[in-house]
Amino acid sequence: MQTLILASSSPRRKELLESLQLNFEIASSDVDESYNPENTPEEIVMDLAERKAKHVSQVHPDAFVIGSDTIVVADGQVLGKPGNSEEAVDMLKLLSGKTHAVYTGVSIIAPTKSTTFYEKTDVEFWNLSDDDIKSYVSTGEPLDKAGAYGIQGFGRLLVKKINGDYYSVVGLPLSRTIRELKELGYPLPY
Ligand SMILES: Cc1cn([C@H]2C[C@H](O)[C@@H](COP(=O)(O)OP(=O)(O)OP(=O)(O)O)O2)c(=O)[nH]c1=O
Repeated sequence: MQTLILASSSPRRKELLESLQLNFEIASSDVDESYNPENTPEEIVMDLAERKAKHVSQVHPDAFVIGSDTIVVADGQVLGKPGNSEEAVDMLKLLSGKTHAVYTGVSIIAPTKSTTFYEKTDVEFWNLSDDDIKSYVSTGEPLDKAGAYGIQGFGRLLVKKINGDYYSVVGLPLSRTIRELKELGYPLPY
């Protein structure tokens, strides 16, 4: 039996993988999430995803380990998780009425090989009034999410259009991840 480990403390990533009825374990990977600001968004998310997967793989070398990272890029600015409500308001003001890109990097380390890839999804927001932003931030939803919103929650009300993988915005591009797992030799029930 091959062990599958999700190297993440994100409840969303756990729920997404659970939706596929796979047996897996969770190992949180407390890695340094700083990055070189000169790197491209795809380099940033792939590098962080790899760091998270490697951290856990070192302790579990016989397992298949999945690490993932999500950032939002708007007007050339990289947005991670807001530190507080004020930062969340600023991020949402920046996203209002525009299209931004959500990048999710995924790294899968298998016992003898590994792969790293990213997905980019474009998300267009409605024009948001200050009141819209204030009431959304007061739900508390933005604080632990890149770009200060969750498309899977009340944040869906901010979204006018998306182009790309919805699940990648939530934190894990599911179908691509499963295809890559299969490619690496993980025994899937489907
Ligand atoms: C844009 C967006 C992000 N997010 C979340 C996904 C990620 O959990 C989070 C971005 O932070 P990450 O640093 O990618 O992940 P994390 O710190 O939550 O978990 P870990 O590093 O342990 O894997 O933002 C949503 O849940 N919905 C959204 O619509």
